[in-house]
Amino acid sequence: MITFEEFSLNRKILKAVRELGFEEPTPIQGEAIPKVLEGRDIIGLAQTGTGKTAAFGLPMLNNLDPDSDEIQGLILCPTRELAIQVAEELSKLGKYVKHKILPVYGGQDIGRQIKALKQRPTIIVGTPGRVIDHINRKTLKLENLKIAVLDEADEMLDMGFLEDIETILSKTPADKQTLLFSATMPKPIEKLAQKFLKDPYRISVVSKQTTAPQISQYYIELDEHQKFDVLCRLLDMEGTTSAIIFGRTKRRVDQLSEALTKRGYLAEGLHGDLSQAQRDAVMKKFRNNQIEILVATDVAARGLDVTGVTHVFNFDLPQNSDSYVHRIGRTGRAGNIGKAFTFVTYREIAHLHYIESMVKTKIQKLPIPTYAQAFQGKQRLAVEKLQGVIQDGALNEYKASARSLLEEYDALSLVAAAVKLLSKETTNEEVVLTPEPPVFNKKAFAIQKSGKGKGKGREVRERKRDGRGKSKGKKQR
Ligand SMILES: Nc1ncnc2c1ncn2[C@@H]1O[C@H](COP(=O)(O)OP(=O)(O)OP(=O)(O)O)[C@@H](O)[C@H]1O
Ligand SMILES: [Mg+2]
Repeated sequence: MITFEEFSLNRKILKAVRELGFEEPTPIQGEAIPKVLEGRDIIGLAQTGTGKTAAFGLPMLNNLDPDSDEIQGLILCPTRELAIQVAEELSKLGKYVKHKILPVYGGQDIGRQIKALKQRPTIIVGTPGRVIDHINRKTLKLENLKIAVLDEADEMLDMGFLEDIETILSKTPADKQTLLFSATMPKPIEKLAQKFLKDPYRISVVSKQTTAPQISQYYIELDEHQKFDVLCRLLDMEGTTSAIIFGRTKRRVDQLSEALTKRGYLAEGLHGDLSQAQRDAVMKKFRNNQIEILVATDVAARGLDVTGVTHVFNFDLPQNSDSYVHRIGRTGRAGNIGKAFTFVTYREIAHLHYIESMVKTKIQKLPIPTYAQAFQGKQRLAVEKLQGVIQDGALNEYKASARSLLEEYDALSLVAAAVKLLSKETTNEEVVLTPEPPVFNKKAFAIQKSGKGKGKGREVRERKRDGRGKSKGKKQR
């Protein structure tokens, strides 16, 4: 087993790593850190939640000069939330080194960013659009860049950021080091790599299955109009306190978060039409456990690392297998276990099996939970709560009340009342959800029928046909 101490990382960085409680490097860290420290270009592929951020972050913090007046490191991320998170993770890892790390993303006041850029940050974490904006304004100069990282490189391509990335990298020195990381590397990534990387060292610690192994995966076949009730039943049965629910469209996300709120769940939505202040507020509440459910479009599918997320629900089936891998990867992170439930309407079954074959993982079929099962599930959770309280003891102060209640009522009624009180209450408020059309994919259907369907190339072609994976027309989430 390797340890962090075996890498030639400086003391200050090792101290922060220890304080963060990282006991040993993850496999991608074990392979990537020495190579990045050596100065190699890297293509790093590893499952969701396995510490890719530190895999590039630690050697970057180590090799770049914190006393420089220039931007030395640039990390590009597909979404604003991810840029903020990566900047925070690097700040924690670099707590004892003096790097100035600045997130730069769209939706944030540009004047404030310009001011912050004047403070001479050494590492920038940004979304491509806003970085270009600053390059054009000449408020961000990359002439002395030493390391460029493309986090979630495939997603940035898929979102139509290829030209932006090309523009940005054309402003950087040719002899810089370039690192490319993701949990999925579809074919078009090769072209990008050939263009921008020099003799890259390839690391793939992904086993046969692309999904993280600690996630139990289930699917439920149902009618579109059954989805909401089934979701509520599952939430109750599972006693979910931190979950992400993915919906296909912004309208879906709005309606679903509103519907869940009406039924008594602490839920809020996240998508690209909200203001940045709203997006920040929602993420903050979710990270602080002030809301129990984050309802989101694919804007939250990539990279987001929120501790304690136990469940992911695909309320709508994802468009492709890579989206599936990343969405469910919001749980089961850093060695924790997680559960993922995917709703599939009858016309989408072929697509689900196609995804299953692409990710090389068995997704287990579950029957629709009945109302009675949900009711029992809620009660079971209430009973577990009661048992926990009894185990914790310290009940003496309550025993006088208990005695006087027992004089008036029988024990059975009293305990039943306690269970009822502790069972999650949900209302039956009327909710409105506009139905989404099924994901129908001719290619997936045809492949499924012919019994073929192995290999990633197929899906890539199919995505192009869908008009995705092109460089023009940025994806809206
Ligand atoms: N060596 C380690 N030991 C324990 N925890 C770690 C270690 N390295 C990273 N972590 C923690 O694991 C979590 C996941 O890390 P990270 O977000 O970098 O994963 P990722 O591989 O980038 O996932 P994704 O593909 O979803 O972006 C973070 O909370 C991080 O702090
Ligand atoms: Mg990541």
